[in-house]
Amino acid sequence: MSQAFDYDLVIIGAGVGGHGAALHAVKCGLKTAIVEAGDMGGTCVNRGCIPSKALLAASGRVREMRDAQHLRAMGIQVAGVTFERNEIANHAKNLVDKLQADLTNSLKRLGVETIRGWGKLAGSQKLTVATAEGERTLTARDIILAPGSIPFVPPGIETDGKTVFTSDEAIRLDWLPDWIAIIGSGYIGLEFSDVYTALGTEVTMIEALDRLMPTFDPDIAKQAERVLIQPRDIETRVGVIAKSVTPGSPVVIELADPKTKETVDVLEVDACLVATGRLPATRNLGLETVAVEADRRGFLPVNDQMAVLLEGEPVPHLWAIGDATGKMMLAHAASAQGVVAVDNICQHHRSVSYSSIPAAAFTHPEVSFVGLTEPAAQELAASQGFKVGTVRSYFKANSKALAEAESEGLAKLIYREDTGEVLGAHIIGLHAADLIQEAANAIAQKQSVEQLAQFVHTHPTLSEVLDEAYKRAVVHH
Ligand SMILES: Cc1cc2nc3c(=O)[nH]c(=O)nc-3n(C[C@H](O)[C@H](O)[C@H](O)COP(=O)(O)OP(=O)(O)OC[C@H]3O[C@@H](n4cnc5c(N)ncnc54)[C@H](O)[C@@H]3O)c2cc1C
Ligand SMILES: NC(=O)c1ccc[n+]([C@@H]2O[C@H](COP(=O)([O-])OP(=O)(O)OC[C@H]3O[C@@H](n4cnc5c(N)ncnc54)[C@H](O)[C@@H]3O)[C@@H](O)[C@H]2O)c1
Repeated sequence: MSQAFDYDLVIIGAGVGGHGAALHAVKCGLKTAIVEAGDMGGTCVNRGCIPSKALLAASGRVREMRDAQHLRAMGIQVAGVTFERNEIANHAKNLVDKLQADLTNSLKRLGVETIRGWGKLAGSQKLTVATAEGERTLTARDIILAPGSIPFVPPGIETDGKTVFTSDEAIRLDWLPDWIAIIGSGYIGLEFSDVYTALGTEVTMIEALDRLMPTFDPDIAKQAERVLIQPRDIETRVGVIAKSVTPGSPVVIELADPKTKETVDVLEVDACLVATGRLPATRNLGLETVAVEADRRGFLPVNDQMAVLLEGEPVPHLWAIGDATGKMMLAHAASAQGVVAVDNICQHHRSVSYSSIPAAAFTHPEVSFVGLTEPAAQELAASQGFKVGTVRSYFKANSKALAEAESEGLAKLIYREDTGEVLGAHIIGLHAADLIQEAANAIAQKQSVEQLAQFVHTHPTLSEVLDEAYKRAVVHH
């Protein structure tokens, strides 16, 4: 421990990113404190990953048990499936309480000091915390900023938290409207449309860009639309923006052309979920005391070692991780960044490699990917002078998926034709979120389709969908 500072490391923000960094800092022998103004565990534990997955798990069961045709195919009949909305909401809340307590205790057990209050930089290696007992000034050899993000509500949209709300409120499942408009077809829009339709709510999905799920690989987005949207009670409005949303009963939504801003339609619905992305929580962080400026959208500029940048150069002893860096707004990315920041603080020099960090939407069935989409791979290939290979394999040819009577879905593998190196993998189908890990590890280790095709996969398992894709790639290679 250094003598000149109160702490070796102070982390602002006890979300998944800050927590991951704190645990690693202890392993590294750093005297560490973490500063949190809101709920311990941040977005993921309290308003994000964890409660949304609990809602998806419960509502997914309802969907499955109400799917008479699917059950009949396996010789099962279930009559009169009912559910209690508030009990489903409680399942999510109880899980949040448990994980929040586990996270808080893990910090205590490891000797990380938790300081409750708003943290702000106060110059180099110095910060203040506005605690309930007054302002504290702390010095630290290194500081990690992990303030996370908050929902983005576009101008013209008014929220009241009851009829027009963001995921912060949707996660509580306070009520089930008959008809809800969901603005945005990204992760939150998709996952909540899965929850709502399973529980009997009609959905209108509004997407500003000219196709649904614009960040997914185009083939996967097409298949996702076929499986997750078309057969369900979901109407889609693509290529229009919600110009204004007025809360009330009904909620009034003015839809407009994104270019001309002219109104093209007016919807009257019972509720509206605004799922149009998230903004970095980087205001009032004291950045000016170290002359650092957030970018135009408020994200903290960082390099791959997670050092904060000032005019392109690392600011000594100042690091930033998680959603506030805008690299990949995912919980596991935030904690991976935290571990890399701490490693660099401890002189174990490392960088984050984003190309092997997977992502998933936990719909039924799930959608997952890692690495490049096909258009992005083609762009890279054109600039570097190699050819891109792609292959698909299908769940309907997989024995385990057939046994489960859930054989919709496909895996798409993208690789370099010259070296066989995997550049991207995209899966939609049963347990896609778990299946993607194998491809993520393959990308991290720069493995080729030839090497991967030699690994033996358990039979019969869903993992054979990727096995089949590797083997097809070798034939085509
Ligand atoms: C509905 C929803 C579902 C999601 N599902 C998934 C999922 O399934 N998988 C996944 O990987 N990701 C998911 N995410 C994204 C995930 O929640 C975030 O990527 C993750 O929480 C980012 O972690 P973080 O540590 O950067 O920030 P946060 O979790 O936002 O934590 C930041 C913390 O810092 C605190 N803070 C901010 N400023 C200060 C300050 N000045 N002083 C003191 N404290 C401060 C905040 O109160 C907050 O607690 C989901 C998000 C949402 C909204
Ligand atoms: N399973 C997961 O990992 C998971 C789940 C939920 C959230 N998250 C994270 O949370 C973040 C936020 O999720 P999100 O779904 O809000 O954002 P997103 O960026 O994934 O999707 C937002 C969508 O809204 C559209 N949009 C924006 N403004 C619009 C407007 N005015 N009218 C109509 N459409 C508009 C965008 O084109 C985009 O398709 C994501 O970046 C994601 O990383 C992850």
